[in-house]
Amino acid sequence: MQQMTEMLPETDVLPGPAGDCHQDIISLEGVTFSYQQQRVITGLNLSVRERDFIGLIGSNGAGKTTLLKMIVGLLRPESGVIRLFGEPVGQFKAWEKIGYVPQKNAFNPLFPATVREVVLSGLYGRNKLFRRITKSDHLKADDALHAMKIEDLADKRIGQLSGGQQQRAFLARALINNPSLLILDEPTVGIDAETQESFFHMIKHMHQHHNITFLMVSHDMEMIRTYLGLHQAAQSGKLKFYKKHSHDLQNCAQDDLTHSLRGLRQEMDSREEVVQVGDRY
Ligand SMILES: Nc1ncnc2c1ncn2[C@@H]1O[C@H](COP(=O)(O)OP(=O)(O)OP(=O)(O)O)[C@@H](O)[C@H]1O
Repeated sequence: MQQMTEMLPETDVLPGPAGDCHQDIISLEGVTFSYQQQRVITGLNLSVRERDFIGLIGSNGAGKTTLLKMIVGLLRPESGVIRLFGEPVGQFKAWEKIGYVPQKNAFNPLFPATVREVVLSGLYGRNKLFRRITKSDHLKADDALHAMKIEDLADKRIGQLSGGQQQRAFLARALINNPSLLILDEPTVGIDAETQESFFHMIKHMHQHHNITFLMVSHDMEMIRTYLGLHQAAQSGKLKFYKKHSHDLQNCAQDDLTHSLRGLRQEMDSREEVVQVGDRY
């Protein structure tokens, strides 16, 4: 495969198209971060617009997870500003707008949570750990489970699922709040090639047909470039950014287009290609 560094422009900014009416979902201005004496990210500028799909690639230790942790407010930059949906991350409260799928975790088969409980936990948010689960919560979980075609696994222990099924459960958990932004941290590590392809097919569909912005860390350059069709790369230090805007939904006049879990569920149901992909799990 061609060396990616040869292709990357000397910039660390990902501007939106001229005249783009879509809002900034994530913006970083001059963000620098160090662990003790080790500088990991230096003066990073980044603009992720509504309906962008950003692929983030970098060698081990490049700072990918550190960047995601800063974006979701778990780490504070040494300098610079991070905004989510236009608000400084320290003041941001609408966390339900953001779905997060972590790196694959190997669950002990005896881990006590069921798939439904894992999916419902996506509703709890940062300050609502002990909220009562209502009937409407269960309906949202039903929609998320159905959209990911794992409703038949709802009562199984998460640790007893295959890697691909677990990833679907985590995607359902991330989707239960109807997020505007999905952040995926190497979502297919340790998953076989066929299941990876199904997973990417599903998120590609979600990006093309629904108003969801993606930021995804991946090691899979082939998937990023050929399959997802990301391009217009930029680079900052060892971090490399690939990008695509969702053209299906580019017309701003269509901004009221269905953006709901139920809409996604219906759309998934009506598309044979996606049904076939689901059947492969
Ligand atoms: N909590 C920590 N304390 C000190 N150094 C850390 C800490 N977490 C990460 N680092 C260091 O910061 C650098 C970036 O780490 P990070 O986890 O962000 O990289 P990454 O690009 O996600 O790597 P990988 O592909 O291996 O997951 C590495 O050199 C790592 O050793």
